[in-house]
Amino acid sequence: MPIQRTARRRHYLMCRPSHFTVDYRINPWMDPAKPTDTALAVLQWERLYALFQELGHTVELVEPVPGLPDMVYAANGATVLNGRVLVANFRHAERAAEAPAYQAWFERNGYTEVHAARHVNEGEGDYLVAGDRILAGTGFRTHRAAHAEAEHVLGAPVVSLTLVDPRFYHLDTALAVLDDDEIMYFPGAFSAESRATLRELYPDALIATEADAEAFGLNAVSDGRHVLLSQTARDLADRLAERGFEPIGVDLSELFKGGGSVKCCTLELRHAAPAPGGAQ
Ligand SMILES: NC(=[NH2+])NCCC[C@H](N)C(=O)O
Repeated sequence: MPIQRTARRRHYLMCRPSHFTVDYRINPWMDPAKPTDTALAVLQWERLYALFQELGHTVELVEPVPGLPDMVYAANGATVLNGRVLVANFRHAERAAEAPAYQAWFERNGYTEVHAARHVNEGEGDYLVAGDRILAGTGFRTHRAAHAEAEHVLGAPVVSLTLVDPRFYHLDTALAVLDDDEIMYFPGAFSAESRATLRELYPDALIATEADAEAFGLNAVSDGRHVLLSQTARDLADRLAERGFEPIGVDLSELFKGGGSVKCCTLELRHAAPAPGGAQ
């Protein structure tokens, strides 16, 4: 009998892909010569947006900015833990203007601890909160030196992991947090040293196949019970079900053309614990 999983209500930030297209190439999945269909991207994204709400989660929206086609990948905008916000500082000039747009959203929405980052970091693309720790990627986007800044600003210990395969340029394309102490990942995306670290920290992790990793199955969002992931990652969905999770396949084929899927579109807002007796 698989374990009974319980979902925890989440609070997310998303950005409608109203201006989505692929007109530059900053990862191997992007091909500006290949046509994109913005209306279809919006339709597929709307389904994901509705799904989160059907599952009882709250989703906030940040206004998409014309000329920033990658802004739909909201996970990259910041990392939020205990109400503290570490804003992204993008590696590529094409995305640089997204950082102030995300920063402004947090400032307008009552976040009092909003930090502009000194070091290059791409938000939850490379920082995944797993229980009390932050798993932090480096190698392609987020600089190694940024990890200490994240630890300091967000107030949680960071475990640095090195990515080595350009197809998996952000940590969230190679690893997903399923629950506070449970993860799934594709070992081939990591350096030998980082593979050893992951084996030691998570001996029971779900190991994904290369095919499912390539289908962006690891770019998934879990609420502790439901796992939303690319519908083409079939084997991964079966393995999740065996472990008592409820996999929910999502079709984001248009956003795949920019090099992202479910997790890339979803930034988790982790609030500070409410004051005793205070309202949440
Ligand atoms: N969290 C993610 N992995 N986001 C995907 C970002 C995709 C975007 N085109 C980039 O290369 O920056």
